[in-house]
Amino acid sequence: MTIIDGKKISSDIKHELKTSVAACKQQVNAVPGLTVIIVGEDPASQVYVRNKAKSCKEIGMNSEVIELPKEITQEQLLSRIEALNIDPEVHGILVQQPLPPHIDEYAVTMAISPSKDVDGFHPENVGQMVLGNLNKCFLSCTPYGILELLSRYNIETRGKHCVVVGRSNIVGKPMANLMLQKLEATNCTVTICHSATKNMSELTRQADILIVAIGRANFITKDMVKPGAVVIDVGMNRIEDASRKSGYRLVGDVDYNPVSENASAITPVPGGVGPMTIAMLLKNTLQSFMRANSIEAL
Ligand SMILES: Nc1nc(=O)c2c([nH]1)NC[C@@H]1CN(c3ccc(C(=O)N[C@@H](CCC(=O)O)C(=O)O)cc3)C=[N+]21
Repeated sequence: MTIIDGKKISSDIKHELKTSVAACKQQVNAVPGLTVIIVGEDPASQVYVRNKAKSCKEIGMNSEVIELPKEITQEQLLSRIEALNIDPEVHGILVQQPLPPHIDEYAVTMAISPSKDVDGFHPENVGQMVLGNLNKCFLSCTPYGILELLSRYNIETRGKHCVVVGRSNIVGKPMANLMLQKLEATNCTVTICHSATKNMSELTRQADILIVAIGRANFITKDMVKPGAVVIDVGMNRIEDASRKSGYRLVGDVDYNPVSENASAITPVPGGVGPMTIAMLLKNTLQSFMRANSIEAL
């Protein structure tokens, strides 16, 4: 059984990116810049945002965090985004979700220039991804990170049955779409399961590759997993744990210990998919910079 070490792979990718950023600097005397906007004071979001900024600095990219009060109007937020859209030093714009209820997430997604949408959430990027024009879009960071894990662990995917559990716009839908594309780490037969799926375990048990992103702690139990399956856990659930200083611990959507007895490979939480999301965000920001500066290759 292989434990898929997302932390290690993300660190490898960050080292590669650091070299690329230095090469960019040599060529055009500038470095990529990522701006993250966070609205309000959700402590979990603040942790992610700080991690993103720290990772940027590690690889020599510029990063700016804009903290806005939760009372900000949608109009004010959109005008901040418009200013970033035309700022030549900003190559990536990320507005941390979730947003307060009075702000329409769709309006915010639409406001970000597709050429700086390093989350890959804008319909132009989603559409190009669906069409398979992967050189014309930004891939959503979590699915992109999962492709990287499958590829760097040399996991055979061609012709395999991939079952995706979850249909969110940011993970389930793009993930399923990518897995059926004609790529090295994809080319699967794909099934998508969700809350209205009947007899879900009958379907998950057929999976050679099982990717789970539903946000329910320990939802996937051992009996739902075929012996030998590759299990990718996108879940990030905080559950109470009085023995921890923080009072909580992070668990995935997969009941890790029992399921790992069936799996041939599995991602842990933490240390699996999460760190890859950040690595691919940085990779997208570098990509944006290279397109803006007409750098073909490094
Ligand atoms: N516009 C937008 N884009 C996002 O990409 C986005 C977002 N909003 N809102 C929140 C989610 C969540 N997300 C994570 C990224 C990394 C870890 C990560 O690095 N996790 C570590 C552990 C972190 C911990 O210990 O809390 C791990 O799994 O090992 C987790 C979660 C990005 N998100």
